[in-house]
Amino acid sequence: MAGKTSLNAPPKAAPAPARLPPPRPPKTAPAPAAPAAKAAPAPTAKAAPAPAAAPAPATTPAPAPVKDASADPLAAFAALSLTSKPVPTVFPLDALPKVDGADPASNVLDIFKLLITDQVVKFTGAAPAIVFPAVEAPKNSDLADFAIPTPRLRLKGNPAQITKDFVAQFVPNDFITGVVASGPFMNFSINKALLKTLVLSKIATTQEKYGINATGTGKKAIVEFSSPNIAKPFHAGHLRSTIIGNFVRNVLKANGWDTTAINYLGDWGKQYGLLAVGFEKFGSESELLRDPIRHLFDVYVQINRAAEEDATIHDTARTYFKAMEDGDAKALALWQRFRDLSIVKYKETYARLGIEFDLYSGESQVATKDMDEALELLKAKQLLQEDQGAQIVDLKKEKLGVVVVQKKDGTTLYLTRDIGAAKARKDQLGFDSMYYIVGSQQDLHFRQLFTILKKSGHDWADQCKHINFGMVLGMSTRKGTAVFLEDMLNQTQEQMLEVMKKNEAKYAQIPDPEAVADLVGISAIVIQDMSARRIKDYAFAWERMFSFEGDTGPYLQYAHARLCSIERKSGLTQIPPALDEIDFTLLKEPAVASLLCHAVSSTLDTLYVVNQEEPIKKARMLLYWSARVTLGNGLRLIGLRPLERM
Ligand SMILES: NC(=[NH2+])NCCC[C@H](N)C(=O)O
Repeated sequence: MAGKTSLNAPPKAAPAPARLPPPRPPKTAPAPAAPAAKAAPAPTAKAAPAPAAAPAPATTPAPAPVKDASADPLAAFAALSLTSKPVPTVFPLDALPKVDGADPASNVLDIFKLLITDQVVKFTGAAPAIVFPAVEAPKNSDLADFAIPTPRLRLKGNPAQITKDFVAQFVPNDFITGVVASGPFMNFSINKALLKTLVLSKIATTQEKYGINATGTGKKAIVEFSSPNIAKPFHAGHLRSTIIGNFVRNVLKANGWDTTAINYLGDWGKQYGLLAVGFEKFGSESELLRDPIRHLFDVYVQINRAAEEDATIHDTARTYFKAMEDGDAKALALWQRFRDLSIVKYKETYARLGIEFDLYSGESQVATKDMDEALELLKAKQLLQEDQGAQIVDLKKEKLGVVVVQKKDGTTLYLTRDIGAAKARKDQLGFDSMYYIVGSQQDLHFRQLFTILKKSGHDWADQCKHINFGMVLGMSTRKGTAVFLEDMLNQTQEQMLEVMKKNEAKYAQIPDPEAVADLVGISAIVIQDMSARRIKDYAFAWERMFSFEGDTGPYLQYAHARLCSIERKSGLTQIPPALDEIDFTLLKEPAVASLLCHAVSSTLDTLYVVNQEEPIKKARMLLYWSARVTLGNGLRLIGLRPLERM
């Protein structure tokens, strides 16, 4: 399977990392604080309306810049500066206001937002922490590039009037070219040509790190996901947990968090007593070694069937589980083998998805000591009550019912184990946030868990979050046999292969169609899942998710592969081309600005690289290479491996 795949782990390192040349003031140096220092605009042919970025006179406060809707800020800018090759200087980030959550060093847009914040803060006296989050990208980008709904600044006075007054004294700069008042909205326009240049330069210098930031540095998160049950089917809920959980972990990592991914297996409880009894009756050592997950499931099905006829089997199972809970070495040895062998197999399958856990934990791993301590704590807080020999906690006041935390035979429950596990994770691993990625069927369970933790006096209960999701409907395949993740992936791969074979000519060119089908098939599943609203149920649609049209996995992978092919055919020896060889003014077509995934194919059809003159070739190659890196980074964040050929 691995062999000839054209996996594209991190983007290929450029032969020579591009470096920004030293600042070249004043022509290109952004001078937001001193707008007058800017080069004078070259007169344009149709010079009627003043270009939005017209410099303010040096001394008198700037008049309200009149933003003429017909003035193309791009054209105005092209005539204004950056007319020759120079790459804009790195912006002096120190000059920007410091705001929590803003990371201008990683996010070019934050530079623009902070420059807006700066002026608004200076004029209104509102705190940067209030202003910055109020700078939003409006839904309709025709009206503004950024907007602030003035009421969000929580100022005394009439918002519309404040807006007007602000606009009247606003000073445009290289970045923020203008502002107009629209009722209580400040509508800002920004220098899009500069944005484009900065973004491309940023991508070229950060490559596979483009898009990440450091806002989570020094913080630690635990992400618990997938968490299937040994000897039971890996159902669609586990698949969603796996996909969403992996994404949550990746996003946290990309934001600088230190993460620990935990797979909390369902590997404890009376059913493992039943499984052990079943294995004595129906088990096969060789089958267990060959395919533990499947064999244990078969045994489990058989013993459940047998127990329907013979109820004493349940008593035997209960006794067996009690022996496990009491630490009986013999009872535990068998269970330990089931667990170990299953984990080996799980790891193989997760590897196919490109997922690795830092920790295989599970209900079995929760120490008796931790649960006892948790019960003691509840008792000390007078939250524990006895009910027919069982220990219960009354959560009726919280509208969460009454929950059993210890059965009358002294054994624990799912909830008890979660209470003990949470405390142990806090003590042993530590975290600032802990995420449980589990379907919304368990909403009540997690509310009960967090409430009990809180009532026990753990202030960190608020750091625990349940990320829930809806169900996947109708995931059964044509064969209807997908019980395990492995089956699901195999059948997806098979069907993807069939889709690919329909295009014979292309199929013949793919070096390792099976590996490609596996990766594209997985992309199809993951993207379908990601396109659905998280808390909503969605229907699994084989046909649609394999389509090469619309926002599907195959479509995204195809876009990536096409961009890779441009690089191969470009004839350029250095990719990305060195930044100081790029003439950014050559990237002026509207298609450049719209180059996001949707537009990849249409842009590729209009802006060629092959057979172009060298400067155009280089500028466009930088553009396409940047699109490829960005798309690849995005796919990796989602948990996919971008393909170079398909
Ligand atoms: N800490 C937790 N309870 N995590 C969720 C575990 C999910 C459980 N194994 C199930 O399949 O339903």
